[in-house]
Amino acid sequence: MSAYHPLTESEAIDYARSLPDLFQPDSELASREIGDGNLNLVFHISEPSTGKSIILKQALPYAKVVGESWPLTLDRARIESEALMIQESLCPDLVPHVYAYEPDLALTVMQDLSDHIIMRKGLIERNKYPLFAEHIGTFLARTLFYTSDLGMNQQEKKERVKRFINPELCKITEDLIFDDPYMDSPNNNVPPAIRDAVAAVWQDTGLHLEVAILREKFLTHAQALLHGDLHTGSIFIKPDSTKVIDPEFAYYGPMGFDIGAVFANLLLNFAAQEGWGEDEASRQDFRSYLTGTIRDVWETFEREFRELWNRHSTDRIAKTPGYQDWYMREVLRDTFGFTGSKMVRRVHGLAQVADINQIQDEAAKERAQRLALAIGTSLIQFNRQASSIEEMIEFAKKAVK
Ligand SMILES: Nc1ncnc2c1ncn2[C@@H]1O[C@H](COP(=O)(O)OP(=O)(O)O)[C@@H](O)[C@H]1O
Ligand SMILES: CSC[C@H]1O[C@H](OP(=O)(O)O)[C@H](O)[C@@H]1O
Repeated sequence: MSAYHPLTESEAIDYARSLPDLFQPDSELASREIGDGNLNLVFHISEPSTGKSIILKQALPYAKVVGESWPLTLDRARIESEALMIQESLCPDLVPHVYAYEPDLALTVMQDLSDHIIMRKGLIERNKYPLFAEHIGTFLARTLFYTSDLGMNQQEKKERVKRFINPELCKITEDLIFDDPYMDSPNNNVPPAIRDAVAAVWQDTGLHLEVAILREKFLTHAQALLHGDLHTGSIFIKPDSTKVIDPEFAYYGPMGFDIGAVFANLLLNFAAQEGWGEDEASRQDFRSYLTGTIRDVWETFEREFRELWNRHSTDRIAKTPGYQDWYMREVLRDTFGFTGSKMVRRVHGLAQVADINQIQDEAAKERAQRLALAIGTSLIQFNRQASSIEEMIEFAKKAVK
């Protein structure tokens, strides 16, 4: 099966059979296409007689959410499989294992994580995950430190930057996060009930200045190898395990973009509580869990990143007193700005979030959308003044009052 074409469920079985050492020869295999994301096909292949299973993820030559009118490079499958392998080398328990990558079919063969749940769904069900903060804080500290100029040979890093030039996927982000939400673009899906608040975003030139500065960082600051799309739909979770999936947007960019993606999606769920709690006390309880998680993620990230720096950095000039504190403060500030940008795009941009959109009560949904927009825009406005993660939590709490 050499020439590229999108696989059918039965062709996915034929391909799985051709893989060495995974399934018994001639045993029965079952195949289901389970992709629910915006871009790719995902086949679940199982062998009922042994209980073994794998995932085949295949890139389509266009964006599935829009259709063939939006062509998209198949090279993103290479980016995704290489990023997963680098992440596994740095955080073995926190990503799925990649068994194989088939460039001709733009196909990645990986560990089946069906015993986990997509975190966005888990949060909508109002599950709490006490180990998540430690797991994702560690993932962020290790992947961002060891792929940056602080944690790897600076010449090898430049080679890495070359392999992860990801122009088409970055362009999606540049348009959908840093441009469309700030104008009346045909790509937006503006909820009619909040058109007044969205129009205010389109007219706010002070906000646009901050977005322009953040976009410039996204375009030019090749600080570390990012996951590039680290929302709660890209995280599989169960009480004792966290696995990050779907790094096809990986590229060298500013660290705060990945950290901000995690915080934005926790805060979108925070806003969505308007439509999910049975009463005010339970809403408040879940919101405290979410803001506590933001605090714990940042504290884990910062502590582990500083430890790695102190233990492993061989760079003389990076040891200059004051430099580490300056660096961490800049990462925090970027995190505020990117958290805000990633919230705003999910309220009235092309691709939105189930946390808010699945709210049945229209008045509650509108309150959630307005809240998300208010928190997101305040974080963008404030980003260059931020000095502590507590300020982010305060913005969220104040917006509810
Ligand atoms: N390793 C995996 N194990 C089990 N299910 C998976 C795995 N990877 C993806 N999936 C399923 O496929 C869906 C889409 O995968 P994702 O990588 O997010 O695709 P896309 O890039 O199209 O967004 C996930 O929400 C999940 O349900
Ligand atoms: C036209 S792509 C829109 C949106 O979808 C991606 O998410 P995912 O692959 O997880 O579904 C990414 O967030 C893009 O911005």
